[in-house]
Amino acid sequence: MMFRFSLNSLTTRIIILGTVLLLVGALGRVVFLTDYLRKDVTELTSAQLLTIANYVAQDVDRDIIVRRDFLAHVAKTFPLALLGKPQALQAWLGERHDLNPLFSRGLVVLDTNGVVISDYPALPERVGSSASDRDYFQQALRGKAAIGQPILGRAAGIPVLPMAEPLRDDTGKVRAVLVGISALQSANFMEALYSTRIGHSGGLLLISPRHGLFVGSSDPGMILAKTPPAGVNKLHDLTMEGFRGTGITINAKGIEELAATASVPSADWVVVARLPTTEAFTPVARLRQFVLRNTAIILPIFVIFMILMMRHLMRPLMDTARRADRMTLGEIPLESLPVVRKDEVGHLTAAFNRVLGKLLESRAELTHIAHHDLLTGLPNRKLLADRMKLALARAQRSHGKVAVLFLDLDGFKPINDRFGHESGDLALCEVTRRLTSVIRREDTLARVGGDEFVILLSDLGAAPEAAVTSVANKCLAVFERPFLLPHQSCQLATSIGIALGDGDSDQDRLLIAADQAMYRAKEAGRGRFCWA
Ligand SMILES: Nc1nc2c(ncn2[C@@H]2O[C@H](COP(=O)(O)OP(=O)(O)OP(=O)(O)O)[C@@H](O)[C@H]2O)c(=O)[nH]1
Repeated sequence: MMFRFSLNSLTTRIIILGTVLLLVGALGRVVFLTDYLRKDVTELTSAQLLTIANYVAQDVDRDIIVRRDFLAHVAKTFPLALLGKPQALQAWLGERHDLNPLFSRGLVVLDTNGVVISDYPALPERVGSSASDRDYFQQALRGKAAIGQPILGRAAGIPVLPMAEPLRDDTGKVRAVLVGISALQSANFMEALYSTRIGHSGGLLLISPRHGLFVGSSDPGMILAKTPPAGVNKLHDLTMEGFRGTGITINAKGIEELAATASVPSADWVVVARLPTTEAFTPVARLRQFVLRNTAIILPIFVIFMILMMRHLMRPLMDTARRADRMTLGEIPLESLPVVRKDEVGHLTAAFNRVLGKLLESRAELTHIAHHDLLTGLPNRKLLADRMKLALARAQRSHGKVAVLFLDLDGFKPINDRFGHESGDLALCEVTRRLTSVIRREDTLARVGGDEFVILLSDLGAAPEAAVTSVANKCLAVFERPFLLPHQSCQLATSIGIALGDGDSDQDRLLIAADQAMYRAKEAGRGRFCWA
């Protein structure tokens, strides 16, 4: 059975339905799985980013606190008497710095006008320069320790973080300001910020919301750059307003990213850990590709499998339909089909066989009705003609004889008239029973008219006249006994015309001859037989 594409075919429809279901299932899996995994990956990655942000924030905080405490300790032990002795002051600073070199760009002492009076290590043109405009100086002059705005250092031209501590006399008056300067990208400062990697395209940012600056970044080009203005990056805006946590946002470059923020309390800074979603959701994209690629591979295999399976399942059905077609065209006889399987097709075939059985029964019944007399059940004129044809053919082969006895009842009409039609019917049935008893099984008794019967005697051997005469006499004899009808009994007789023929005889002529002989018997006085 070849597969032909036709929308009217059950096979095609089932294959289309299966294919659509497979595609819908695959797309559903892609959509729901992607959504589900995106949420999962978002949660997991956000948690990881938050952990990294917290870790880096703590590292930065620790570095700031260590430097702040060191500066406070140095300030506490600062000998004010050295303020007028620059060289001795520089040596004193050098001892402290060498002992604990936390500030990579050194220690500096400013007078109350903000002018550098000593530094260690000594940098060209640092002594004598003024820092009076710097926020850390202003704040230290007011008596408070300060973490200044990260700036591009005047001396070396690199990004630095200045931290200041007021130097007071016994009365508490600020006499000078001690400043520690750290290069933002020095080896022992904020190491976690620069050594931590987040995927291939992610990174870390250290922001000073107060100054609107990037203090540190995995991308060195961003250090000391201004943070984006409000409205560009929603999560950044929230972070600047104090939000700490995780979120998904579009950054200033238009890239969607997952981000987590953590505070650096000592400096009032924020660490941001971020990862573009294209990288974070790589497993999701790969899974989606995997499902789609798999579907593309499975689909043709599925269609081929469905075609083969449907061919296998539908074969008995198609065979049944084909054989039924041939039966209706008359190419093969009407007969039961084999029930191959015990499935729906087998059920249908069995049902078809039952319908066919009924049809054959009805046909046999119709054939019987068409060839028999309804009242007596005897062969009618049509079946008699068939039997005569066969008998004559046989006679021709065997050079034998056939005889036709044409019987017409005598005095039948009065029975009808006197006792009614039903009694007449009963009499006809009784005549049939009695005539049947006098002929051989292979002979034929037919009813050819109201009260007319024909007996066909075939395969008559030697002396056929004697045999026929014997039968005719027996026929006359069966009428000698009265016919018992309901509440009545009556007498009947018959007149018989006999025609004898052989293989060359014409069957119609034989019948006519017998019929005419029967009339002669009637004319001769009834209740007798005459030869044609
Ligand atoms: N009850 C019954 N009567 C039938 C049937 N067929 C025909 N007849 C009747 O049979 C009768 C036949 O007519 P006739 O042959 O003239 O009757 P008959 O009295 O035998 O006359 P003869 O042959 O001259 O002796 C008619 O009255 C028909 O109505 C039948 O099936 N049943």
